[in-house]
Amino acid sequence: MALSATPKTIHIENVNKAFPDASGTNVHYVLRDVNLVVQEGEFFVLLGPSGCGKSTLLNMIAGFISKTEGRLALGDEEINKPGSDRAMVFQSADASLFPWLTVRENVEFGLRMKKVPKAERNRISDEFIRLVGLTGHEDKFPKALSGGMKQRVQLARVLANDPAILLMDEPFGALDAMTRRTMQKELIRIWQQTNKTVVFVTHDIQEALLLGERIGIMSIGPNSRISEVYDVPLPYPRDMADARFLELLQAIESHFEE
Ligand SMILES: Nc1ncnc2c1ncn2[C@@H]1O[C@H](COP(=O)(O)OP(=O)(O)OP(=O)(O)O)[C@@H](O)[C@H]1O
Repeated sequence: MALSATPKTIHIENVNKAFPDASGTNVHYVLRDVNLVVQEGEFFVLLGPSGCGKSTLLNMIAGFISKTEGRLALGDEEINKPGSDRAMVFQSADASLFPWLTVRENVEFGLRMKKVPKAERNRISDEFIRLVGLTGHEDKFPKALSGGMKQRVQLARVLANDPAILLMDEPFGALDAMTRRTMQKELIRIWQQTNKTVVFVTHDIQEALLLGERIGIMSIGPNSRISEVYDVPLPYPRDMADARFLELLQAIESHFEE
């Protein structure tokens, strides 16, 4: 991976995030002194225990919520609002898909908003429906799809809008174990074919090791930060029985032992 900064390199420098406490009179710092650079095209995993602030950090990169202090930028551009260069993939496909639209209509939704002509919309939706393995299901409604298929639709819809950066918030967290494994493999294939930057949030160490080129370990909150970044120099698809995989698993597990 080239380490030169590009207009889509994500820069997070000394970023803090505080929320008001329940009384509303004080603030508590969820994130404190977070530093990270994610290169264009990289698959980066943010791994941490529940409540440490992973989603908060992802939402700040998305521009959905503001930082309290620090610098957050894409290349030279400060991040202070959402942009078409970033797209979020959520855990709940049900919450993100329109139940009254078919698979194709869901995938084409953003393109329709941008007034892309119908023939071009169809060409793009064909391409991404094929990429996520849903050819033949174009005219189905979300209620007729399994959880894994709905996540594929969500992914196809996001990819159809061609963002440079995919922000994925535990996207497979609600799937059964077998579907989850399939989706992990599929995501790697799709990432390799599209060259997107992926920032993927999980609290599952194995998932982090199956997916990430690098894994950022977030410390337990409050005042959570990225306490260590691991390189995972293993080829895809990753083999969970590989001695180097197990070595990294143990090393990362040690961060979360009491
Ligand atoms: N709008 C908000 N107002 C006040 N506190 C908030 C707000 N959003 C998040 N928090 C708090 O920030 C902390 C981090 O939440 P966040 O959802 O980012 O964690 P997470 O690591 O993604 O957790 P999980 O893995 O359980 O989804 C939590 O203590 C949460 O209660």
